[in-house]
Amino acid sequence: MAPKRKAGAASGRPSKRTASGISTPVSVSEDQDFSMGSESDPEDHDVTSKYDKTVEKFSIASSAKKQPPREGHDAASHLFTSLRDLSGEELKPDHHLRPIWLNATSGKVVLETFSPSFKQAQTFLINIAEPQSRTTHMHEYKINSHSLFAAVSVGLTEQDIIRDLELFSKSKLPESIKDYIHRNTQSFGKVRLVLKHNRYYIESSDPSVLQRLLKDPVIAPCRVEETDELRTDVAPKMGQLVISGTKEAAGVREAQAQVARQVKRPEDDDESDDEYGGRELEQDMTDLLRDEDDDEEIDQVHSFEIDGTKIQQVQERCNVELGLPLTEEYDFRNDDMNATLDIDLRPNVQIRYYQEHALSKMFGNGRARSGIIVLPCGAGKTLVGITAACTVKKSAIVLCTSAMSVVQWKEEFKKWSNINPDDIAIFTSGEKEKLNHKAGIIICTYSMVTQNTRRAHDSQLIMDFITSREWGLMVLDEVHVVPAEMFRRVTSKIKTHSKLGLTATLLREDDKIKDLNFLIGPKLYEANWLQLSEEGHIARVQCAEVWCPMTTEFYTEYMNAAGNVNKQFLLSTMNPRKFQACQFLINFHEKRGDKIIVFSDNVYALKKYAEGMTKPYIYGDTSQRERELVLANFQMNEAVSTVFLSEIGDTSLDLPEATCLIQVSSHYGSRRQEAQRLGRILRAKRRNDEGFNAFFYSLVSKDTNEMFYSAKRQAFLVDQGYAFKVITHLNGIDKMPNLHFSTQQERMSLLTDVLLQNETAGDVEDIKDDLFSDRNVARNRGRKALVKRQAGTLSSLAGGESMAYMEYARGSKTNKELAKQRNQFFRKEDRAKERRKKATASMLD
Ligand SMILES: Nc1ncnc2c1ncn2[C@@H]1O[C@H](COP(=O)(O)OP(=O)(O)OP(=O)(O)O)[C@@H](O)[C@H]1O
Repeated sequence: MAPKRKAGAASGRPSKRTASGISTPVSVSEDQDFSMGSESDPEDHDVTSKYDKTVEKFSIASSAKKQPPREGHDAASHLFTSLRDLSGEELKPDHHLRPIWLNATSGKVVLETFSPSFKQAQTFLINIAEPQSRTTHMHEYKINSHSLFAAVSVGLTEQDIIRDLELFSKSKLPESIKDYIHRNTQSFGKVRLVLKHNRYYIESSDPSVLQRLLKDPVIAPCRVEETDELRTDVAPKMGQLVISGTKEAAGVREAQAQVARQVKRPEDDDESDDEYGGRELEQDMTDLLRDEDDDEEIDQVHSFEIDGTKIQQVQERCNVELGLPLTEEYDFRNDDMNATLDIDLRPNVQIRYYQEHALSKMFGNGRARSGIIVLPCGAGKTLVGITAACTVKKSAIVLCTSAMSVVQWKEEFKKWSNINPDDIAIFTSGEKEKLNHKAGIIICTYSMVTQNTRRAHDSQLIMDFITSREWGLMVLDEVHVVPAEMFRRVTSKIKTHSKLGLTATLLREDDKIKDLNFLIGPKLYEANWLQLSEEGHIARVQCAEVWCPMTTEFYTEYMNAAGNVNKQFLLSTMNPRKFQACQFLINFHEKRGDKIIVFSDNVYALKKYAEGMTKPYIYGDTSQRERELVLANFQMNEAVSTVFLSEIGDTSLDLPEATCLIQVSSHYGSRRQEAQRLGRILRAKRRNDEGFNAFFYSLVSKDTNEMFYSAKRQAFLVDQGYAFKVITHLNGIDKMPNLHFSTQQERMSLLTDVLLQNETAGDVEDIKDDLFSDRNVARNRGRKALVKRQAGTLSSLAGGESMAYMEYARGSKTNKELAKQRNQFFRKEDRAKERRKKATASMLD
């Protein structure tokens, strides 16, 4: 079995992943190179070390028993003693039927995927715990206060959670876990943030909670009313589980049938009469699958009004500091104030079961809950957003990261729904459309609505329209890349009843992701990548890390450059053996009929590789026309099977022809970049061909820092169940004709060229990982940098977008001046570009 890789264990000892996804230590001699990455890593998922680390952070109860490793045993086996589970509790007699191991100290839950009740347990766990790792045989989840908040916000009660955990757990649920669940659920769902008649209210059925809030020094000044009295209204009755936008769609029936087919009762082969006997288990499983239709009717609700401009202060105070999260639910079916939008899914639309499932988390009680839905790249987040709009049937605002994305959303709305095209407007720097009817959909870029500077007249009119009215739904696309500060501006300016965040990787290296919890809402659903690929919704991918030994001369220089990160980076990227591996793999996959994308973050390397192999390449400076030409050829010309891309191609590139990725240089340890790059081949057109596999290779120079970063980068994908095969030798490479750098002279000449490069040649391309294409963004973000480069989406490479690469100079005052400066810059570059263009065009002929 190929080893699954990740950074070294926090203990400082190297580790490797087994098929079960549990890390076990390996000896240094067995896996020597892993020791490079063995420094303490906060993201490490090594089971044993993480238990130790989380003891202080996550103390369900200090009384929880913790088993010390037994002498003479490895670090993990004591966790799996025959009669006890991770919590130290005795196993139930029918534990083999129950799929969950629980650790009472850390909140970690290990789920066996081979258990007969795996599917039911997975459905339950996704609601109450954060998935940490989902490999073939074992899943790891973690119960924490956020996940319990999400559970309560999708309608589960403390009793539901405890009962079902008890049901699936191999041992009796420790009291400490019950206490923890009790403590963390009792305050959830107690207070709600409600928008009524364009004004915000804090609402609760328990007036004492509101009185407590009104004594809080942060919240009290946010109240707008003079009187001390609370408002009291009759509480609305909660509805049934219905996704009205989908109820007519054939896909819903299919999805329900599919879910029903998947749900199998655990084998009733254990007739024991104890309290967890087989029959009772079956009964409990049946209960588990019940509709959430037993919501209690609430007689009265109490509320007080708060200042709309201080919403975030109140949210942050309640969610983060008071542990009393504000839930946001929109009773859209009883909203008579806002006009109804005539929109439904087209009758032939088939919603996939996981899309349906995700939406049921949002609309499970007949209201629209705000929160985030996480689906892998290419799994169909757009349709989820559209179905949400069809369900709410009120005006909706969709926020995207680029102008091209805005256009794509508009097209998708027209494709999947029956909306009158006049009821969709787009608002970007290039297009400013108005809504003509009372209700409609407006799609815009984040940058357009968050711009702080003076706007053009037409733009200001639209902005006034957006901010002066109530919206039923706000869809926030790609929530993981948008800075939290931008969300703050969006959510404070636009009054919306519900928010839906969409993303593929709820990952940020800057640790800002937790802000999304109160700015948007809890994570409502996260799909299982491996499961979707097994089902053919996204492509199956073989991932491999190819270890390329450094040539002696390159390694000597690498060691001499200790402390000079850029130089070392360039030497390891330009390692001739890596170049050869890349050449070999391209040759191999082109012969198989694959279409290949080669990624290099470093522009010097990108050009050297691509020009050396006479392949087309695109990076930030490539002109729009040239991009179009290269991509069109890649898609349609059989003679062009490989394209080299810089970091600019990481996201939103929609090239379903691509079936193979090769990564020669990348952005240090970014897990998100790795996942996004993988996303480029997940939507491969050929994914449902029999036996089809896409390929993802990371070329790594052996015994260099690249090995450490590579392991870190893979952590997210390993946690999604992807196995990275390590290839130490490419069979047949030695016999390959025309292999570059096969003579000492060629290698020395390359080395001389690399050493002659100045420091900055070792930089990764300076393109920020946001995708904003409106020029306003640069100004919005301040002018700290003298020159700021900014990427457009790769979809912009396809030609629809006016901007993909811009430069802004500090101190420039007007757009005109900016344009002039850009023009001057580009004029200087023109001649050089013209030469490049001719070379590429002649190559493509
Ligand atoms: N239920 C469905 N039935 C048929 N096709 C679907 C369905 N859902 C999504 N698709 C198709 O899957 C493809 C990917 O969808 P979409 O672009 O929404 O993915 P995504 O999750 O937004 O991906 P990315 O994160 O890469 O942008 C599209 O071609 C879309 O039409």
